[in-house]
Amino acid sequence: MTATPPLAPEDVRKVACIGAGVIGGGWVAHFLARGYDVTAWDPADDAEEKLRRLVSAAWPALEQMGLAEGASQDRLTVTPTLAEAVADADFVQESAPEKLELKRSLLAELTDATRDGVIIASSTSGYPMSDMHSDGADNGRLVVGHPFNPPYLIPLVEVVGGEKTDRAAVEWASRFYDVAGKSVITMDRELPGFIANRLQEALWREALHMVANGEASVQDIDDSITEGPGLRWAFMGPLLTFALAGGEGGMGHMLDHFGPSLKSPWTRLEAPELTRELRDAMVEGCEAEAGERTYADLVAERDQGVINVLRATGRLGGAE
Ligand SMILES: NC(=O)C1=CN([C@@H]2O[C@H](COP(=O)(O)OP(=O)(O)OC[C@H]3O[C@@H](n4cnc5c(N)ncnc54)[C@H](O)[C@@H]3O)[C@@H](O)[C@H]2O)C=CC1
Ligand SMILES: C[N+](C)(C)CC(=O)CC(=O)[O-]
Repeated sequence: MTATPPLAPEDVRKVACIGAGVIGGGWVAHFLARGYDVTAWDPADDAEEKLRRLVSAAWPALEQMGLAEGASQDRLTVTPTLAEAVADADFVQESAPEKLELKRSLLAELTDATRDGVIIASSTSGYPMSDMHSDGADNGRLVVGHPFNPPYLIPLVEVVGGEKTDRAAVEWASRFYDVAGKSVITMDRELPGFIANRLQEALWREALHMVANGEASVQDIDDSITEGPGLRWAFMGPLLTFALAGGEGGMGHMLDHFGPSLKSPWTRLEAPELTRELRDAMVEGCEAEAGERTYADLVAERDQGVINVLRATGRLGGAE
């Protein structure tokens, strides 16, 4: 079926968030801060309490970023059923657990429970949309809208459709996210992991190999990024920064000079076995790195760090 959303992206007022954990809750905070009415549904017994706690912890950061006119935490309604959450929604963001079968049946249920044409986006971290389509669902209006944690601060969202998604639905979703204050990359084809997670996964695999082999500690690996390339990546991507590594000769000289080293055995991109030992080493390393800081302390530290970077790089007003 052709997706014909009832409203233009600019006219959306009501957003429904299905699944209200780390990411669903982050989306709720983002949409509230942008002045939308938000309904949320999550089957967990303590979901509402956790969600309201997440939103109120995020609010100081959102106030610093600048709230939209009329934005208020009071515009959040947590409903007892999925059907009530989405009945009047102009847009739906699904953020349920990363389990393929669950996503497939939930997305199909959402196409039944929403008004005709309403666009439904999945926050999936890596499933191609085509794998989440199902027989009998109104697949034309299902898209991936992959956010980054926390969605209320990190601007990027990757948008891509599947084989049965209407191109118009992808375009509508991209425009909607843009209006809602996100920075959008619209992909014209499916790629497992999309763009950013494909890159992050390469880094992640190498880090796991180094921890598994006792070659570097969790702390050293994190410092190697925050004290090194991470400082550049906040404002200039890894490719352009590497072009500068070629001096005035740019990427051409960089490739002629360092290209052959790509064949050297620096990487072991095959994923390591996630053994209990490796799991424990990662957990212990992160706990040691966190020290006395609680989860809430780390969230506040991260949020302030992102705001500082956005401000320092002129993306929040104020700094050049
Ligand atoms: N955690 C992260 O850094 C990121 C996660 N994502 C994606 O966001 C989605 C959600 O992940 P998280 O928020 O991290 O997980 P989470 O575990 O924090 O939250 C999942 C929530 O879904 C709820 N839930 C369980 N069954 C459900 C159902 N049938 N329908 C609706 N909700 C249900 C749970 O009660 C829980 O509150 C996943 O698809 C994940 O890949 C995307 C970007 C980043
Ligand atoms: C860990 N993760 C793969 C779920 C992360 C993401 O999908 C994006 C992010 O926030 O880095």
